[in-house]
Amino acid sequence: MTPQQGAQQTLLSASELYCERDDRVLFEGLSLSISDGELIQLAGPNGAGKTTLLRLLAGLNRDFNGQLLWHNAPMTTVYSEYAHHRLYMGHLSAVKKSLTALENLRWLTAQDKASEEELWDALEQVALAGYEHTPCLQLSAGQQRRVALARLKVSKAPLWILDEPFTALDKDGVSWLERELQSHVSNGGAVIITSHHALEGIPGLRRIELGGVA
Ligand SMILES: Nc1ncnc2c1ncn2[C@@H]1O[C@H](COP(=O)(O)OP(=O)(O)OP(=O)(O)O)[C@@H](O)[C@H]1O
Repeated sequence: MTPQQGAQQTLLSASELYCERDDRVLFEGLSLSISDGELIQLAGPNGAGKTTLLRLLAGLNRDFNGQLLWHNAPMTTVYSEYAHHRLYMGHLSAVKKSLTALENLRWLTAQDKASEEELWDALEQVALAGYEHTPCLQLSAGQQRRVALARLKVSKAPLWILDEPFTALDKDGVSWLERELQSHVSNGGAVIITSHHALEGIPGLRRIELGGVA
């Protein structure tokens, strides 16, 4: 994954999205596109529809109207390819508490076919060296978040779709994740993120505000 010299390439585009839940319109006429080297931050109050939109963009929820294209092809026709090229992390850490940190990371990155060395290295980079064989139920909330975030060091997906990834992280964890986001877009990746955290200073950052209660 190297940045294109000159022209950017549109990875994902959405046009005229309409979505309602419980008879309430969350968004309508919503269009956006993201290219390599860009980071989109979805903002808005609680209940505005940020998680809902992320799940639509990740192809995990088809209960909407509008069009999603991955590399200019309808997402439904290229979904299996898309699923290998986007990394989705929900707002819960999604680690299995009975499994160790290493087992969780192995499971979360199964499609990346990472070596054991890469997995150990990723855990070290999120400051979990020495916790590889610790069951996640014995880790703090922030450490469990770090296990989930270690995926970012292993994945080769160009598009990251991240729902509140800063949750439970301490100051060092926040700085680490900011650097990872910056590094990913600088290396030609793209990120769509929901976060109440300020993300100033990342090149290619755009903010999209969702409306809130109608
Ligand atoms: N599965 C569902 N069934 C019915 N309504 C839902 C469902 N999921 C979400 N909603 C409704 O959709 C609205 C948007 O929820 P969503 O989680 O997308 O908001 P959000 O902007 O991510 O909020 P927050 O900042 O609190 O995480 C909420 O009002 C919620 O009640």
